[in-house]
Amino acid sequence: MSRDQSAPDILLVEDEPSLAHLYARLLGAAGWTVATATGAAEARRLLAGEPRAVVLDLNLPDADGMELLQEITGRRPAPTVIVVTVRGSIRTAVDAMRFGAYDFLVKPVASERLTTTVRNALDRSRLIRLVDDLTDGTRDGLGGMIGSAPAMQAVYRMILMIAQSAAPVLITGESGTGKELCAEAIHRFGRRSAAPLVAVNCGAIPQALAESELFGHVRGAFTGATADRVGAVAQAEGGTLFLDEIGELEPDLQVKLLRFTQTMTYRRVGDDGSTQADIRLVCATNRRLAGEVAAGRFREDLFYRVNVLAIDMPPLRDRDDDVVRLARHFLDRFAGEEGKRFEGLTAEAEGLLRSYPWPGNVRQLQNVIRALAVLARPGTIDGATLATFLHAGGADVAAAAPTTAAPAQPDPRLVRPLAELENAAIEAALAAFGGNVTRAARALGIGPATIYRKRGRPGGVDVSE
Ligand SMILES: Nc1ncnc2c1ncn2[C@@H]1O[C@H](COP(=O)(O)OP(=O)(O)OP(=O)(O)O)[C@@H](O)[C@H]1O
Repeated sequence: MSRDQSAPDILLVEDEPSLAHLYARLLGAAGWTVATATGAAEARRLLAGEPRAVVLDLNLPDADGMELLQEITGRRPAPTVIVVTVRGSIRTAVDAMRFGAYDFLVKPVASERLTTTVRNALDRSRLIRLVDDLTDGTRDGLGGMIGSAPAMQAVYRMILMIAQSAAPVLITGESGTGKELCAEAIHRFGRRSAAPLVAVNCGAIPQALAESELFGHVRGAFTGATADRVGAVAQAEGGTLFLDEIGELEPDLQVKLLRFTQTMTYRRVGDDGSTQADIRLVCATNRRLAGEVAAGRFREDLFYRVNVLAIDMPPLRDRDDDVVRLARHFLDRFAGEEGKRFEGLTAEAEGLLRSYPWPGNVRQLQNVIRALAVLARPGTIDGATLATFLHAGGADVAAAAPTTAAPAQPDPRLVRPLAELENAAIEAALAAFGGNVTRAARALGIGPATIYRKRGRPGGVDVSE
């Protein structure tokens, strides 16, 4: 779509004439053309000129700023909107982001912050046009992600749209849906891709060490701190900090993270001074974080801080034929690693892949195909063979298995001790449910206590995390 060459780059909507004049002068000095409106009526008229970005003060004399925002973000093509709010109205800013605003500025606006934010917004509007041209709904992957289902096209579009923004992202989705891959793609397609992406699994670090893991410590800060330690925030400087399983953070660390997101400064453990950080925050959770807030386990203010831009990874069972595409991909890869050759999957096996609910999503599929590549006889994978491996992975496939499947040919070389199969089943179930013993036990049809008991057995599964 060609834009009118005389169209302004930026529409500035600001009811205070002196401020409007000041902002317009700053933006003009940075090389952009600016149209100025002091109210909603004038803004609506000037929008016809198709500006690429709008700087919108939400406090307008003649209209509700939030309504005008929705009108603007509903336009096609939609300009990128930056809202201006007053200090202390962070909630309004968050609402504005939900209605499609790209970023927000808090009054009084520093000149450098204004020009940087507008530059980012214009970059984004250029990118959106590029993405609209590129994503015609037929991408078969993005970054490390494979899949072309409509649910994944929406994910790819979202990643490309938000990659250029500086705002925090919350990636939600069941365990194994690819949240970490999504974070990698956001980093890779963003402006920080030359700097590091540092991932921290908040559920896996012992709480006593969590603060030091994130923010670092100075020598002598606590017993055992024999040297300075660089934390994840410092390692990610200029790049992206990915906090996985953010819902697992203990309350006192939630407070520290909140402070960090508010000021972008942090204090190393044992250090008196604070350090300024320049990172983009991307968080992920497989819990319903809003539910955790309601239950009082996750701070509401932190929730709003991290949940500015949101991407929901669809479960594998909602991705149409991607399950077959992914299975073929994993089979090629793991067969190659094993030096084996498989002819592919029968129609029956593909049918089973489609009908199985995949509670552990792509990770579970990957584990099943890896086991299959290691243990199954080379040739074509039929439904019965696949069903055997789904079963060994701790899943009940009785309901999903095609009734026409022929019984598997028993192969003496594949017979393994029962205890070993049991361990493998428990391990696979724990992996599929992100270490959640209760859910793993339910899927296995046993009580959680049984999983804990097996732990004591020599060679048993370790569920001590
Ligand atoms: N679309 C995909 N294409 C290829 N591989 C994928 C895809 N999605 C996930 N995977 C693979 O599946 C595994 C699990 O993905 P990932 O760790 O990103 O999931 P997750 O949602 O972060 O899981 P958890 O919630 O348990 O942390 C990884 O090995 C990843 O490479």
